[in-house]
Order: sequence, then structure tokens, then C-alpha cells
Amino acid sequence: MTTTTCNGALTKATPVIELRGVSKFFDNKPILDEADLEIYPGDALAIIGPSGTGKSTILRAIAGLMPIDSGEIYVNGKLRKGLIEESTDPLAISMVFQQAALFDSLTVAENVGFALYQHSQLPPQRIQEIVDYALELVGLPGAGPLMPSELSGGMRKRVSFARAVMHDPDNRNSAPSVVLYDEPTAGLDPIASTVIEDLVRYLQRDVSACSTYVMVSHQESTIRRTGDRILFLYQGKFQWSGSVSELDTTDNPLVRQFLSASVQGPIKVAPARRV
Ligand SMILES: Nc1ncnc2c1ncn2[C@@H]1O[C@H](COP(=O)(O)OP(=O)(O)OP(=O)(O)O)[C@@H](O)[C@H]1O
Repeated sequence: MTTTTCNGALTKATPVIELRGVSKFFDNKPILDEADLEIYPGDALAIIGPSGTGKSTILRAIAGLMPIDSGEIYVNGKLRKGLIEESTDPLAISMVFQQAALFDSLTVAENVGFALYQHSQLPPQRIQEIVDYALELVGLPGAGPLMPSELSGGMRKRVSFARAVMHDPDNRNSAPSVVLYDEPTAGLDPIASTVIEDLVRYLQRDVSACSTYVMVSHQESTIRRTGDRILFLYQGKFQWSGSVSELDTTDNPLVRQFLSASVQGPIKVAPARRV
């Protein structure tokens, strides 16, 4: 594939992440069924699909947080063996979870700096400076001493963003190359969602040299504002791929039914239980 790099040059790129025939079963049910996916440098992908179709599962597989049952995952062309904790990927992948997943007993600063405090040799004063930089980046300057319980849902999400993009500003290579967002705007009002969507684009544009991300969302504004390429996941496979404008023009029956919120169509809908 020919792609455009950050500086505009056309190159034949190696996918930063490639899934080949990845399957994952839960309770003997195939959730991912020989799914293929290629993510190229600078891609802004949005994965959509009905609830329970495996969107979070595929993010966890990409992140190396969950074992797959068959298939292969390549990171920068290198076959990943085992989970992320057992081996090191040749590039940093970071995940923003649906529930901001903060440690409630730690301050905001301790949450954001957690990985650096645990795993780096940097002096605490330097980590503090980096944490302050990350909090500024997400529009929460001075929030470091607060406890998570003092934050709104939108602020908690921004803190989890700061933690996900934590890196040493003196070392641009330490920024995550791929960020995986699992429903970062779920449960937020439209304005708070816009703030998060803008933040995703800002981080892509300005934080690392050529940021790449995968967004999972049910919110149409988030899909349209953060996805350059939309992928429709259903029955364990990607069934459709297109641009945001193609979302409105495609005659793919899965996409049409999904966007029209109709219970009639090829997507099987579990009937509501009568009470
Ligand atoms: N650890 C697990 N153990 C058993 N089943 C699981 C596990 N994780 C996910 N599943 C099942 O796999 C299916 C896909 O779940 P997943 O969370 O990936 O779907 P999703 O598309 O992200 O859904 P939603 O849009 O509702 O968040 C669901 O049926 C879920 O119950």
C-alpha cells in the first residue's frame, strides 16, 4: 500500500500493526473469527458495530492485553509472541479504557505518573514536571493534587488521556506510537464529548511525530470527528470499510441498518424480554 507520511512524502509503508486471521473465543463462541486488520502510520481508524460484537476485544488483542486463540499479530512487521507483559513490542501502544480506570486512592498526579514512578529511573522532580506537562496538555493544569473522586466524568477521562500519552517531552520517541481509545466519550454530554474529540485530534497532530490511533465508539459525533477510515465489525470480521462521507452513501445493508437504528435488517437483534 502507498501511504502519506507526516511530512507528506508518499512511501510504501509497513503496517504498524497487522492482524492476520485472528480468532478469539469466549465460552466456545467465536467473538473474533479470523479477523484481518492493517493499521498504517498516521491512520485514524474508528471501529463501529453492534454491542457485543467484539470491538473492545479486538482493542485488547491489539494492545497485547489478551491472548488470542489463533492467528498472528505483527507489530512493526515483527510477530508478537505472547502478551505484552511477556515481551516488548518494537513500538509503544497505549490504551485509554472505557471506564477511566484511575486508582481512587492515588492523586491525579500519582495516577498520571504511575508508570514512570514504577518503571523509570527518572528523579521524582523530573517526573513531577512531566506529569504537569501532560496535565496541561489535556487542559487540566494544576489538577495534580486532586483525588479522582473530586473530578467529573469528563475530567477523569482527560486524566486517563494524560496517563496514556505520558512521555518525556525531551524524548519524542518515548511518546506512544499507537493509541487505542475504547469509548472515551461514553456517558459524556455533547460538549464534553467535543472536548475529548478535539483532544484526540490535537494529540494526533501535535504530540508525537506521526500519531496513529484506533477509536471504538458508539457516538456518531465521535466516529465522524475522529475517524478518517471507518471499519464495521460484525460476526467476528470487518465487514465494511470506508471514509466518513462513504458512511452516508454506502448501500451496505449492515451499515445502513446500524446508522438508521432500525431493528429490521441483517443485523440480528435480541428481542426485548416481555415483563
Ligand atoms: N473476559 C471475557 N469473558 C467472557 N466473555 C467475554 C469476555 N470479554 C468479552 N466477552 C464477551 O465477548 C463479546 C464481545 O465483547 P466486547 O466487549 O468486545 O464487545 P463490544 O463490541 O466492545 O461491545 P459494546 O459495544 O457493548 O461495548 C461479548 O459477548 C462479551 O460478553
